[in-house]
Amino acid sequence: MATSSKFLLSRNPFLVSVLSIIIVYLLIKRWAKQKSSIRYPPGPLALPIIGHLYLLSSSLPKSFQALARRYGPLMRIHIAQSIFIVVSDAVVAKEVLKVHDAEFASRFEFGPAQYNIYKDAGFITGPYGSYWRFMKKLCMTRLFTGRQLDRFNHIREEEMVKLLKSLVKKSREGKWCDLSAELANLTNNLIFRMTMNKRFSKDNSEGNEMWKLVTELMGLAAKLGVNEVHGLLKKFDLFGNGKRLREGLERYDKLVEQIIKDYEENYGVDDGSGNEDLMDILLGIYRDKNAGLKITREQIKYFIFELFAASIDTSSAAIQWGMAELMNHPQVFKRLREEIDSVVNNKRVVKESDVPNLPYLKAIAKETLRLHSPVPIFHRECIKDCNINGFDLQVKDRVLINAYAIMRHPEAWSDPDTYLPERFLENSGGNRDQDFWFLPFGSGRRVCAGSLHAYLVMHGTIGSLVQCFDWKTKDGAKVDITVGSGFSGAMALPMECYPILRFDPFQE
Ligand code: HEM
Repeated sequence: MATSSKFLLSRNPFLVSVLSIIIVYLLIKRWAKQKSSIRYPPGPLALPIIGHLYLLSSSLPKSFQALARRYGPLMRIHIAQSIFIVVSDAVVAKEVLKVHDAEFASRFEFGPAQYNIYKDAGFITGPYGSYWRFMKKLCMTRLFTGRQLDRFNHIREEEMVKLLKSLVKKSREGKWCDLSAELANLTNNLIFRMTMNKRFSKDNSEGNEMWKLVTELMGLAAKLGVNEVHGLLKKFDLFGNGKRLREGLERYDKLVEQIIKDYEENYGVDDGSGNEDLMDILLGIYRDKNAGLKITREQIKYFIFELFAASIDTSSAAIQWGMAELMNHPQVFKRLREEIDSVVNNKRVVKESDVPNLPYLKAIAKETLRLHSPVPIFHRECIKDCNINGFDLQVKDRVLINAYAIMRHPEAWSDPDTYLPERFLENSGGNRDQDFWFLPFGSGRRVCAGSLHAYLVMHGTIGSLVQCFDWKTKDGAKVDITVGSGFSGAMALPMECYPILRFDPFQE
């Protein structure tokens, strides 16, 4: 029978064509039926080619917030050739980040993979999988635990002393400072020393070179990311940014390879510090034949790159925003200083161990992150079809969580755009860490691995800067709190101001 139908088909091209058409027709019908039964999240009318670009301003978090008021907490936005699903309230965020955490445990690749010499070695930017699971466990059980961060306490204290000494000097000379640059220098030194303390020199030349490279490469990647979003330009390296990105990564690779070689040559030599840094831990795993997973040299290098990218600008931006709001709200500044004075009484600089007794300082850190999260939007990828808030999300859907809109949502926050640290005090029902209305560090499996460190640095730095100095902007006006463009949560302009010495902790 099979032989006779084969014979029939091979002798009858007309029959073959008719059958093919019927099969294709049935397949299209089935696909169309499936498609029409999918319930997509709502969104505005998308124009050909540009999609919703005509509705977006230079600040994406703000534009999405405005659109969500019309289209709801789960909406579909077309930016040129790319489609994003945007989440804008805590109820939906909880569904994505908690109820369906496993389905959204991945991140979509955002930007120019074809120029990345470390392609497929990503952890923060990498997909959900065995490497990510291994590294996340390492972060949460060794690299950034409270115990490990305690071991780095002396680093934070030493770097704080350096910052304060430089500001005391400026103040005595009547000079202004670029506080943004001072803070970025602080957070860069901190992360460099946590990662590679053995390579730290007085001027941190390697750390500065690394940070400069990472900043330059992030900028290039962001520009290329825009091409990616526009889709049509993706294949062309019109302005040579792709080439520059690859060359920059190669320079970074050389630098970090030399550092790794030096670590390997000095393996087992006691440097007297008594403490392992993160590079020691990573190379220990690299050497360990029995480690749960074999990590590669490329993965270590890219992990350090990503760590610099994730931690330096975010932490410094958070402190900068905190200082800006304090300078613009003298009554909050005064209340914080009184709290600090009542605990340390100007006998010494405020320390991390004082923080449990400084609830207002903690509330200030949270309120700063609520209004000015350095990561106002974070992204995930759907890895399994699922239903969210009555709508269908499919594999490969790109999801953006608009933390900016969530943390300013009037349903959860009274007077949402006003800086009001009091709302986070315990007696105001202020502990909202388990609350999906407060998401500066994300939530779920991909939650930020460095939030503990970020809070330690925020508390220590803001506390000391308020205790030791009065602050005045260079032009005597209020601090300009305009936000950078695109996805950025950083301040658009550098903070140039005068530190006016009030308590000199170094005076004998
Ligand atoms: C104020 C400072 C910081 C803010 C606002 C911030 C915010 C975030 C956010 C929103 C995410 C994405 C979370 C999610 O998808 O649910 C993230 C991821 C991450 N952050 Fe931070 N971060 C900060 C500082 C740091 C620091 C200091 C470090 C390291 C020392 C760090 C390491 C990471 C890592 C490793 C991830 C990726 C986690 C993963 O994919 O599993 N962050 N951060």
